[in-house]
Amino acid sequence: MEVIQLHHICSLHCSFRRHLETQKGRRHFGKSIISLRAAQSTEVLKKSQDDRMSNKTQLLTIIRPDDWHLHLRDGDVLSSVVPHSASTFKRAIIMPNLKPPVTTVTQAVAYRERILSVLPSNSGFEPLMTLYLTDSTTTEEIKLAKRSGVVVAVKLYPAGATTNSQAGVTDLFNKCMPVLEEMAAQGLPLLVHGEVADSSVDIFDRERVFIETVLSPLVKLIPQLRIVMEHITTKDAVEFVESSPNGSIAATVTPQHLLLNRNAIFTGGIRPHNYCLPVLKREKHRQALVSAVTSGSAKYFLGTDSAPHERNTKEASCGCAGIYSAPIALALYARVFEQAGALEKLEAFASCNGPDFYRLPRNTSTITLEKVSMNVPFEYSFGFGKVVPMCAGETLEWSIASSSV
Ligand SMILES: NC(=O)N[C@@H](CC(=O)O)C(=O)O
Ligand SMILES: [Zn+2]
Ligand SMILES: [Zn+2]
Repeated sequence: MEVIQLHHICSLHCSFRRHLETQKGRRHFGKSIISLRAAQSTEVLKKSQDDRMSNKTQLLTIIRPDDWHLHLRDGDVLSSVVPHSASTFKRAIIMPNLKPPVTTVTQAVAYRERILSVLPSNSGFEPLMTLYLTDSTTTEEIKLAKRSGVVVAVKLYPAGATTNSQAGVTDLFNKCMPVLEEMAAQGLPLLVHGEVADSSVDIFDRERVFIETVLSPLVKLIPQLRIVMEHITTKDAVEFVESSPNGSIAATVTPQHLLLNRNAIFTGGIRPHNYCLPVLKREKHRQALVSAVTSGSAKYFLGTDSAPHERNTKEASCGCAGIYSAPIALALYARVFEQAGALEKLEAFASCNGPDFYRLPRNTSTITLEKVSMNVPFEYSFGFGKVVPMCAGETLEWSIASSSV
């Protein structure tokens, strides 16, 4: 059996130890082995069967990844979706855009307890909580957040920009500066949904305009504030991140923005399950994102933005924004890195850059992917309704073989 191990030796220099184990012994693997391109699904199925019979399935072992941008919702939805994230990820940054939003430490602590109460037994999954920034968040709440040890970041939703953002910030520079200064002082990062909510700005330009009118001035006013640009979608965002000092601005990138361009919303008809915010962009932007995450830069890390919406609320005259990817996300990221011939960079993106930016330890457990095809269900039937995942009905090249807690 061929095994590709991509363990980081957790040193300052983050050096890789890469081995290919075969039944005959160890040898270094060549690029040809890890850059095999995805074949058509039937071929993949046949290939994986053949490989299994000849005992040559590729295995890829990495440090257990974390999801640095996740929506778990609450109530019935929570208990349905938590196992999907917990089976792949060790930790996740839990988004606070509930109804009502998680605006206080007390609410965040209670929400964390509800998440823990629905974890599968023997799960080592750790929810990392966030506060939802509003015009009336106080500096006292920020101090409490830091002291709690439960809240690790504060999330900015410009009011009206996305799902459940109605209670978000209406005027960052006039309403939130003392709070942002306190966050910088306390070392609490600001996570941003980086789009202006101004309906007069073209929807495809809202990220770029947010960078120009909000982010650029903000980093000049409070350079010590660490910021994560969540779910970046454009070359403009990559250029902004690249131009920032290391450790100050980072970005999460979703599987959909790495694999799909805006044509995917309109292939043969309207595709509501490919609709999320920020909306998918042109191919040149997708390519810039792939180059950024596979470059080896420590500024980018995994954040699925997995966002469950019940099927009927997406297949509607005014469908919700959000794509559900939790159960297949790691396989999708593996596809991105493999197609770019950069599988050896997946581990840093999925498992190292995030904790390093958040100043948290890297995980000590591992997960093993195998090059065995996986059929994505057409939908998940949960107690509260059906959810259609990203790539529903498609076949992916990688699946999860095993993980350690
Ligand atoms: N990404 C989305 O399209 N939707 C997210 C909200 C968000 O992350 O903007 C959701 O909560 O459904
Ligand atoms: Zn968002
Ligand atoms: Zn989100």
